[in-house]
Amino acid sequence: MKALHGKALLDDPAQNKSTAFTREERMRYGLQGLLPYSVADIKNQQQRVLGNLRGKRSDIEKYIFLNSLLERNQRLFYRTLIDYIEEIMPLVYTPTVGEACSEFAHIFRKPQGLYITPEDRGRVASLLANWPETDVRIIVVTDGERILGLGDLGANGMGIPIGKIALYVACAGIHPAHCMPVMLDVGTNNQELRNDPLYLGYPHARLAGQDYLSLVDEFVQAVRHKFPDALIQFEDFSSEHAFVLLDRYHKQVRCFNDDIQGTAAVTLAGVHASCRITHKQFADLKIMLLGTGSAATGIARLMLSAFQTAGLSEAVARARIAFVDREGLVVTARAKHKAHIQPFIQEQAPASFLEAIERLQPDVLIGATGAAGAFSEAVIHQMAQYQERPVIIALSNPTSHTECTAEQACRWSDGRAVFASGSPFPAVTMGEKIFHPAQGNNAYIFPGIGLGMLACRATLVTERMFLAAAEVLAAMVSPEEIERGAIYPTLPRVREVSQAIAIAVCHVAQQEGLATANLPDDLEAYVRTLMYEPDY
Ligand SMILES: NC(=O)C1=CN([C@@H]2O[C@H](COP(=O)(O)OP(=O)(O)OC[C@H]3O[C@@H](n4cnc5c(N)ncnc54)[C@H](OP(=O)(O)O)[C@@H]3O)[C@@H](O)[C@H]2O)C=CC1
Ligand SMILES: CC(=O)C(=O)O
Ligand SMILES: [Mg+2]
Repeated sequence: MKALHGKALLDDPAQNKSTAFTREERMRYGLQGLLPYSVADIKNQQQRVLGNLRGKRSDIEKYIFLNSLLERNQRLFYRTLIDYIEEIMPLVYTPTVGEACSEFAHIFRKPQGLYITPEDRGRVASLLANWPETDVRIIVVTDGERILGLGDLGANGMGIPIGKIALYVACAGIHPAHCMPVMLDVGTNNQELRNDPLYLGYPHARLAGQDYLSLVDEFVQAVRHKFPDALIQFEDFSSEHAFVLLDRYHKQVRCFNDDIQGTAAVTLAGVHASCRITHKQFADLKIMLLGTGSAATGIARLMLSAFQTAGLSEAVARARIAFVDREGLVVTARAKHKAHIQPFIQEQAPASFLEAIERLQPDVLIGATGAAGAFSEAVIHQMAQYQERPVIIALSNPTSHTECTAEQACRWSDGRAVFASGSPFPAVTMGEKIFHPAQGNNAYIFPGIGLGMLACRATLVTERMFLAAAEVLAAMVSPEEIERGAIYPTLPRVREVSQAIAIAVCHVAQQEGLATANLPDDLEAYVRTLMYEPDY
C-alpha cells in the first residue's frame, strides 16, 4: 500500500482512520492540526455512525450515508456492517439496493467500479489496466438487464455489483482490494431511462446478438490476461443471456452465474433444512416452481442432481419437479417451451396454478418471478390444504416484488407455513406465537464460493461445489433455529457459514483435480487466515 501523508492520508478510504489516528501517528504522518483533539477508537466511531444512520428518515438516505462512509473510511464501514449486519445489510443490499439502483443516476456522488461500453470495443484491456488494484480475485459483473425484479435498469444496475462486493467483504472476509464491481454498459431498452437527462449510462438501445457476445468475450479475455486469478460472477443478466454466457464460459473460465447457481444452492439448502421441521425425507419431496427464468431453472437443475444423489433415478427425480408459468403448469401438450426448461416439462394434462397444486400436492412451493403477490391467498390456502407444514419460499427481490409477505404466508396458512424470502421480513406475531421468517438469499452462498475459490485457486467452478455449499449451509442451521421454524442460520452467522462453504469448495476442488494452490491439512485455520477482519 502506498505510504501517504497529511491530507492525502485522510482522503484515502483504505488507510484513513480519521479521529482514530493516535497522537504518535498524527505526528508521524503530518496530521497534527488536521484532526480534532480527541483520539477515538473504532467502537467509539461506530457509535457516531449508528447515531447518524438511525437519525436518517428514509432507507435511501441511509444508503447514501453508508456509501459515503465507505468512500471516507473503508474499515469503519466494513466493521460496522459486520457488527450490525441484521440492521445494515438490508440498507446496502436488498431491499434498499433496489431503490438505490432505480435512483442511481439521481443520487450518484462518486464513481465506484469499472464501466465498459460499446465505445470501448478493442480497448477493454486498457480499461482494466486503469483499475487501481493489481491483484483482483473477485469480479461481479452485470449488464443491468434484469436488476432484481425491477427489469432493465441499464447502467443504474451498477448498484448491484457494488452491493454484492460489499457482501463479499462483510460476509466472507475477502479483502476489498481483491474485489472489482463491473458494469458492462451495453445500453438499455428502458426508454424512460434514456429520456432522463440525468441518466449516466450509454444512452442507446442494448447491443444484441454477435455484437453483444463479442464485447462480453473481449471483457472475459481481458480479465484472463490482466487478472488471471480472478473469479467472474455474472449477476442479474436477462435469462436469455445468463444461460448463453454460462454455457459459453463455465468450462473455460473461473466463473459462475449467481442467479442460476448461487440461488439454486441457497434454495436447496433451505429445502433440506425444512425437512427437519416437516419431518419429511428429502427424497420424498415434490417441488413446484413458479417462474421459468434463471433462478427457477437453476434450482430445478441443482434439485435434480440432489435428488439423484439421494438415490432417485433421473426419471423419478424429474417427475418430482414441476414448473408453473403465467399460463399454468408447464406440460408437453403446450405448443411453445423455453429450451432451458425442456427437461422438466411434465407429461400431464394442462392445469392452472391452483389446479396444479391440487393435482400434484407439492411439499415445497418456490417463487422466482419478480411478480409481487403471485402467491395469492388462494395459492397459500391451497398449499395449506394439502400439507400440514407447507414450505413456501418467495425468492423475489426487492420486498416490493415478493410473491407474498411473511405475514401473508403466516396468516393465510393459519401459522403453519415454513417460510423464507429473498428480502428480509420482521417476525410476525399470531396470538401467542411468534413466527420467525428466514432470509433465503444467495448471500449465504456466493461469498463462501468466492472465498473457497480464492483459497484453492480452482481453475473452474463446478456444480459439485454448489451441491456441497448447499449441504454445508443446511447442516449449519442450528437446532434452535429449526425450533424457531427458520430454515437458514441467522445473518450474524454468515461469516461462519462462508468459511465452512469455502472449506467445502476446497475439498471438492481437490477431489475434482481443479485446485491449483498447495492447500495445508488444516483448511479451517488456513481459510480463516485469508479472511479480512476490518480494524485499525
Ligand atoms: N433470493 C435470491 O437469492 C434470489 C432472488 N432472485 C429473484 O427472483 C426473481 C426472478 O429472477 P430470475 O429468475 O433471474 O429472473 P428471470 O427474468 O430470469 O425470470 C423471471 C421468470 O418469472 C416469470 N414470471 C414473471 N411474472 C410471472 C407471473 N406473474 N407468473 C408466473 N411467472 C411469472 C417470467 O416469465 P416470462 O418469461 O413469461 O416473463 C420468468 O420466467 C427476481 O425478482 C430476483 O430478484 C433471483 C436470484 C436470487
Ligand atoms: C439476490 C439476487 O441475486 C437477486 O435478487 O437477483
Ligand atoms: Mg441477482
